[in-house]
Amino acid sequence: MPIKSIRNYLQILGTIGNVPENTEREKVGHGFLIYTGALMGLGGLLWGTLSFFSGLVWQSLIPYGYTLITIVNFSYLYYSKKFELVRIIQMAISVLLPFLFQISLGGFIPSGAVIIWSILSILVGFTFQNRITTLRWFIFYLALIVAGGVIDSNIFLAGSVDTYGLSILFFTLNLCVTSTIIFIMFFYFAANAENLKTQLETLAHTDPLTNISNRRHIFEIMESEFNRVKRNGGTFAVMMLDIDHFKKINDNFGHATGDQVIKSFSLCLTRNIRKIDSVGRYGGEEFIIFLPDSSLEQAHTSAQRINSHCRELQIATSDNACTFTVSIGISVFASRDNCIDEIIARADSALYQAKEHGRDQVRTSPAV
Ligand SMILES: Nc1nc2c(ncn2[C@@H]2O[C@H](COP(=O)(O)OP(=O)(O)OP(=O)(O)O)[C@@H](O)[C@H]2O)c(=O)[nH]1
Repeated sequence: MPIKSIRNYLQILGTIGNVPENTEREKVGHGFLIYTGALMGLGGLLWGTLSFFSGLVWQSLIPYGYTLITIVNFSYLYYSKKFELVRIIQMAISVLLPFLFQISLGGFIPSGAVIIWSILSILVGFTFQNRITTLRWFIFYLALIVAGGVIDSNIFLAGSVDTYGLSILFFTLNLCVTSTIIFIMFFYFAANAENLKTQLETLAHTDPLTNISNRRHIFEIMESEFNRVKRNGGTFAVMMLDIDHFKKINDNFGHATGDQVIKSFSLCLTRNIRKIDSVGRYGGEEFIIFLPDSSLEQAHTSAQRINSHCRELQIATSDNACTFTVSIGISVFASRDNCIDEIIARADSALYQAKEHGRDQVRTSPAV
C-alpha cells in the first residue's frame, strides 16, 4: 500500500467520531481516544496471535476479543457519531485489560485484581470534568473493587488469604474506605473545575465595561436563532444602535465620562427590552439588539422608546451634565436570507441612513 494512502487512512481514523459542532479541544480528545484505542486493538491482535501459536489457544481469545470489541465500537462510532457511549465502552475494556492479561498468562498474585483496578480507576479520576462523571465512575469503581476481592479470594486464590499480611477481605474493605475518601476529594476537584469553567465561559461571553454580551456572544445567539427560524419558520428583528457624535463626548468631557455614557446607554437598553430580547455590545459605541418574534413595526415602536429614553439621560460630570442621542437602524428576517450577516448588514445600512438624515432617529430597512 503506498505511503500516501496509509497517511489518508490514518487521517480518516483520527476524525471518525467528529461532528462539525465539536470544539477543537473535543476533536483532539476524540482523535486521542481513537488512536490509543486502535493501537491497543493492534496490540491485542499481536498478543492473541503470539498466545495462539505458543499453544495458549483459549487464552488468545481474550486479546482477540478485545480487538473485536474495539473494531465494533469504532464502527458504531463511525455510523452513529455517539462519542460518549463509545468512550465509556473503550475506557471500561481498557481498565479490564491488565486483569485479563494476568488471566491469559495463567497466573495471579494475591489481590492482583483489586490492586490493578484500584490503581487504574484512581488514575482515571484525574480526567474527571464534572461531579456526575465522578459519581458514576466511583460507583463503577466500588463494584470493581468488590468484584476483584470476590474473584481473588474465591476463584483464583482459593485457600490463599494473605496479601502483605492482610486477609483479602480486610484488604478489600480497607481499599473501599480509603478510595471513598480519595473520591470525595475528586468530587470537590470536579466541582471546582465546573465553577472555573462557568466563570471562564461568562468571561468569554461578557463585555467587561458594560457586563452585557460581547460581539462574539451576541453573534452566536443571533446565528443560532437565525438557523432555528430558517428551519421552523417565524420571524425576528435586528436593531443596530450607535451613540451620536461620541467622539465629541470623549473630546469634551474626557474618556472616563465617555465610558460612563456607554454604561448608562447599555443600562438603558437592558431596561427597555423584553426578557426574550438579547442585547450586545457590537463594538466601541455601537450596540445590537436581537428581538425574536418581532415585526418591523413592533421593533420600530421599541426603538423609538429607547431613542426617547436615551435623550432624557444625564451623565454627571465635574462641570455640567452630559447628554447624548442615538441613531437606530432596524431590519427583519426575510425567507430569502442565507445567513444572519445579511440581516445585520441591512440594519447597518438603515443605521447609516439615520446618521445621514441628521442622527437622533430610527430608520428601518424593509425585508428584501
Ligand atoms: N470612552 C470610550 N470611547 C470609546 C470606546 N470605544 C470606542 N470609543 C471611541 O468612540 C469614538 C467613535 O467615533 P466615531 O466612530 O467617529 O463616531 P462618532 O463620533 O460617534 O460619530 P457618528 O457615529 O458619526 O455619530 C472614537 O473616538 C473611539 O475612540 C470606549 O470603550 N470608551
